[in-house]
Amino acid sequence: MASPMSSLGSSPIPTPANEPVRAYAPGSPERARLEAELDRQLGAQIEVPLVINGEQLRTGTTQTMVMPHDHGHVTGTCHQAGEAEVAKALQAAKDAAPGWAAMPWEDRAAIFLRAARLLQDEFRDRLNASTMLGQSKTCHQAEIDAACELVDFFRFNVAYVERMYAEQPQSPGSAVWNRLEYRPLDGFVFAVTPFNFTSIAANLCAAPAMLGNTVIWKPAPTALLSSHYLMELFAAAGLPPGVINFIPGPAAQVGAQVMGDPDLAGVHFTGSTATFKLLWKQAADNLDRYRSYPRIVGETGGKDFVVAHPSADLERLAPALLRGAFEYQGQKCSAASRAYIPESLWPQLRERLVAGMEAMKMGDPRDFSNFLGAVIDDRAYAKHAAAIAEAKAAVGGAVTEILGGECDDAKGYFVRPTVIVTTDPRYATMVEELFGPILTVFVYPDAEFGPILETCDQSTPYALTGAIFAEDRKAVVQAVEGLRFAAGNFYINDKPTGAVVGQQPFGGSRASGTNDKAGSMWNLIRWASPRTIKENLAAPKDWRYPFLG
Ligand SMILES: NC(=O)c1ccc[n+]([C@@H]2O[C@H](COP(=O)([O-])OP(=O)(O)OC[C@H]3O[C@@H](n4cnc5c(N)ncnc54)[C@H](O)[C@@H]3O)[C@@H](O)[C@H]2O)c1
Ligand SMILES: N[C@@H](CCC=O)C(=O)O
Repeated sequence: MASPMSSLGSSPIPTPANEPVRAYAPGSPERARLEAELDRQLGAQIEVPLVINGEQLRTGTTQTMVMPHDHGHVTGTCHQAGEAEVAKALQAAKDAAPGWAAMPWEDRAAIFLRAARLLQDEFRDRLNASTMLGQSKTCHQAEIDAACELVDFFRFNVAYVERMYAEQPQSPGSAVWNRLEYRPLDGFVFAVTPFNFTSIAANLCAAPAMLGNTVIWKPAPTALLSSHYLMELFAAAGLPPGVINFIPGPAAQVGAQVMGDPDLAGVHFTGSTATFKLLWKQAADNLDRYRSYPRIVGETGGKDFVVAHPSADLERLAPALLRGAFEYQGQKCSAASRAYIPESLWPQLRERLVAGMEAMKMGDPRDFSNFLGAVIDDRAYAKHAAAIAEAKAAVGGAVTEILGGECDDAKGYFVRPTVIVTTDPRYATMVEELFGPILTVFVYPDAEFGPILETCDQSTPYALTGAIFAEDRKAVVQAVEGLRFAAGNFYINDKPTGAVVGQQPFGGSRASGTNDKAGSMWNLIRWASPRTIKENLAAPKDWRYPFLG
């Protein structure tokens, strides 16, 4: 496939394939290696520096890093950027831009393919362990995120960029040669990243960088351990200084300074809807200062649903709800958090949910028999505990019963898997995002499948993920049609989580984001500013039209 700016001829990118998920079975060598790395990081007391223009910087103003499942255990400290460091990072991104943009595509691609390869090998345990300790993921949840999804993001995105670059206009006849030059944006990109996926944090920086952009990265304050190892991975892969500048710091202050810079050319965000709207408003307020219109790409909150039809297969519905709602403590933007269940299925489903929830062990992810860890921090814990307390107070009113519901923050921020059963399809936890292990169920009369699809579509502002469970194909068709705009990722007889790069491009619309589909060409297109070049190989020598005689 042809590539622009090539100094090496035309060399196809190696064909990507999804990274196999390791099992970490008891006694396996991979488990022993991961356990050793967990022990190493636990005793390390790391000091995380800023990284600006490839140089580590320590400001002396630090944030303490703790583990959600053992908040008394400090894993280290992280230096915080102030105004001067943000200014320095902005300058570094601008200074590095021309050299990075001029680097031949094959060489940029090779850096990210090298990052993928390093992550498959020596960096895998480092990233998995830091994600387990810092973000309280089990080994499986860390593996599918920090290792597999990130390897996939690197390898598939490089292949998508190659396809995108190959997309060229026609040049009919022999007199013209038309070309599209895929320039980077005219300025830097601001990557603002969430706590819940290490792979998303890396990809929000790497995707614009692949296209030749330089990046300012503000990481989440609750994912600093893994963010630090990501910076080490980028450096080990040979990313030149200044391409990704790492500036942890106070969000509002760092955000306002970066958003006010005239050279801001793009925002690559994943996080809450509220923060994204704030960034968008800041962009609007600064519009007259900017040299160009910044590309604003954001994947945000959700109120992801499962609708079951009376024909649904209970054997598959129950595990889908248990895993879809409670894996990683419900802290996936895709997690099922509301379910519409026909009354004929509810008694049996309830039994299965109770059995599953009670069997789910919760605790420190270093104990590999745990299915769940803790929620991310005290704020999240307080929010979930308050929602459960309110629901308990509503029993006998809009709430019929609560399954689970125990909370305990003595050692870690632990919230047991909880199901709230409501008689009101617009009850608070049916419509508002909680981002925790809380599923709200509305039980509907079997005959009201049509109206329930409408309620599902209309009752929240979000449209991220959703699922229909039905064996009756007509019901599937009805749901696919009726819920067309209710979810950007729609699942038939499957849980609404677990999108795989290269298979289910991810993103939602309405209040859930700009739906630019992470891990696909659609996202990458946002980071290029194409220039059309027409070359006339036989320009006319006479200005007169032939018909003028
Ligand atoms: N749609 C998706 O693909 C997707 C994926 C993951 C997470 N999410 C969403 O993310 C949210 C959870 O993540 P979170 O708690 O990290 O979200 P958050 O909005 O609290 O934080 C996200 C990032 O924004 C930063 N931030 C906060 N205020 C800011 C400001 N004023 N200026 C600049 N930056 C600011 C934070 O420090 C963090 O780096 C949930 O709503 C979840 O649905 C969505
Ligand atoms: N891509 C992930 C969700 C990412 C958001 O947190 C999934 O499909 O479960």
